Amino acid sequence: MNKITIIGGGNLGKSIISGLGNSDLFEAKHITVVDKSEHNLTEVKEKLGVSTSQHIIEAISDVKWVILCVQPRQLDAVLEEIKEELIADQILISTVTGTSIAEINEVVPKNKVIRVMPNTGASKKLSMTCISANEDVKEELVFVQKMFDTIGKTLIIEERLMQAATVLGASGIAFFLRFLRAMIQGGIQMGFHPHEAQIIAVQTAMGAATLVAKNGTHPEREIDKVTTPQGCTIEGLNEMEHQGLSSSVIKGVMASYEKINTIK
Ligand SMILES: NC(=O)C1=CN([C@@H]2O[C@H](COP(=O)(O)OP(=O)(O)OC[C@H]3O[C@@H](n4cnc5c(N)ncnc54)[C@H](O)[C@@H]3O)[C@@H](O)[C@H]2O)C=CC1
Ligand SMILES: O=C(O)[C@@H]1CCC=N1
Repeated sequence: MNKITIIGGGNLGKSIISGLGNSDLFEAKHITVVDKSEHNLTEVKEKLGVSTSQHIIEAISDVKWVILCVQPRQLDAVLEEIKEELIADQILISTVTGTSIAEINEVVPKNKVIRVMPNTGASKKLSMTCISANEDVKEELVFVQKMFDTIGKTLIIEERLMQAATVLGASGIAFFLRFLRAMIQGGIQMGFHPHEAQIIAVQTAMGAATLVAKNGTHPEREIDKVTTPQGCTIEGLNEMEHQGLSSSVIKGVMASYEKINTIK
């Protein structure tokens, strides 16, 4: 019987739980969410049918897997609270941005730690989850990958790339959504009602991503199929580039990357 406890039922915690709660690996009743916020606990209990607790020690006592899903500045307090209670074969799965496996192992040296970087797409089983672990964590890594495979796509990466994975895959949700919002705003200016503009822009974004995902092509190849010579698409694309679209996206990604290296 697989049992898992998630410490932190906030934005990401809820997304992971709603994906995992419907998977074959865990029954909802064997997932426990710990949070300081009663509001969060009531929400996950009512919506997702998982067990909840405000007491970390009690909640981790008989589980093999513990997901750490708190903000970086909240992690030290959580590790301090659990370090004497953890037994050696309990596995920590950390989603915490900017904190390395070695830093966690400094506080809890007996426990294996696997770092994961999912995104909020997890709630719709569309997460992109990058995973890394030390060389000696093989069997557990297989299970954790299987766990996150149930809520989207996974990729095992070197830990040195975890910050980049966070920017591209986790913050990336926000970056794509800001572009989507701009498309919707453009649609409204051309005359659509906001809800119509949203339907069109969202479906078009899904079409664009799916073309690249299913065809395995480079985006520019799919762009070529849309751009009629002297047509309206190339006019729009070139104006976006004159205004710095690619440059501003790359600069934004790099600003995010610079920031992430200062977090903690
Ligand atoms: N939100 C996102 O899209 C992503 C977040 N992350 C990372 O995941 C972690 C969690 O992020 P969010 O869910 O966005 O944060 P959040 O602030 O929404 O959730 C954190 C939760 O932890 C709870 N908490 C804090 N200290 C606690 C304690 N001592 N005991 C019990 N509960 C406690 C808080 O009440 C809160 O509900 C962060 O490290 C973040 O950087 C990673 C990828 C994506
Ligand atoms: O904004 C943040 O710092 C976290 C990491 C990725 C998503 N949220």
